[in-house]
Amino acid sequence: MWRRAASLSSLIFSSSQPLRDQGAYSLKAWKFFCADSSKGAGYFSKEKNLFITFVLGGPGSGKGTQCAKIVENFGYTHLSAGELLRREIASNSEDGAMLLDTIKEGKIVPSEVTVKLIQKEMESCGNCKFLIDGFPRNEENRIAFEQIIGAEPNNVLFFDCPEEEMIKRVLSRNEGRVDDNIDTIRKRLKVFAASHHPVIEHYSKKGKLYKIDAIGTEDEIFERVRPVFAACEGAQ
Ligand SMILES: Nc1ncnc2c1ncn2[C@@H]1O[C@H](COP(=O)(O)OP(=O)(O)O)[C@@H](O)[C@H]1O
Ligand SMILES: Nc1ccn([C@H]2C[C@H](O)[C@@H](COP(=O)(O)OP(=O)(O)O)O2)c(=O)n1
Ligand SMILES: [Mg+2]
Repeated sequence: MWRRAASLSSLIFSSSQPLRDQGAYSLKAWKFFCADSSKGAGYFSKEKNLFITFVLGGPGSGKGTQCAKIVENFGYTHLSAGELLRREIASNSEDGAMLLDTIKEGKIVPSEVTVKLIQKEMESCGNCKFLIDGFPRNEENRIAFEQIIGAEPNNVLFFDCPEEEMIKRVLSRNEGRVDDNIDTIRKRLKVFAASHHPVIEHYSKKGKLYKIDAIGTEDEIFERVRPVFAACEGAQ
């Protein structure tokens, strides 16, 4: 465990906190909770019962791609904030038109809407290990999560990718998304540049941030991600 922590130090942004403090306690509590299926509603608001990783990075930085690999290798439940919003739009909900307009304009949806969708998924999920992808995108998102869910992430991954590469990837994503066009991506990159630093800084100061170089093949990048999760498994 301690040897692993040392080898991970290069991934951590100005972190002085030992890896043990970044999740081992919560993971122990998670094992206890998962063995005790009699716990009632609202369990998710008790931070010690959850193991949460936020997955951050600009549009096209590879968050979704790497989350799929983490799920496959480490058994997490993947909650993509963008995907939950797209599902909400597709379900013809009351908020649908506002959400679609916000996403087309490359802006961030009001935090309460997004956090409520995440909350619903967390409440209905039997697993306690969550990857929350594309969230929090700004300080408002971060604070709303803490207030509504009553929990903080154990770890935060940040995929660091140059803008030109993000543009190239988004424009060749080919998933039929309304925001995968050059106008929207330029707006999204401006919003990203203006809003992600305080969030990253916040988690960096708490020693929870792992900055991952997002350039390389998908497999090469996963080899940079793997030690973060392998260390958590090792702590069990
Ligand atoms: N390392 C990589 N190199 C090249 N293309 C990639 C890489 N990782 C992901 N992609 C592709 O780039 C696009 C954006 O990836 P995605 O995982 O959807 O990013 P995000 O969720 O951060 O927007 C997808 O088409 C994906 O297949
Ligand atoms: N926390 C979030 C996450 C996504 N959204 C909205 C705005 C984003 O541009 C879209 C798409 O998000 P998504 O995470 O799927 O996008 P990328 O995978 O980064 O390309 O959803 C949001 O408003 N708030
Ligand atoms: Mg994505």
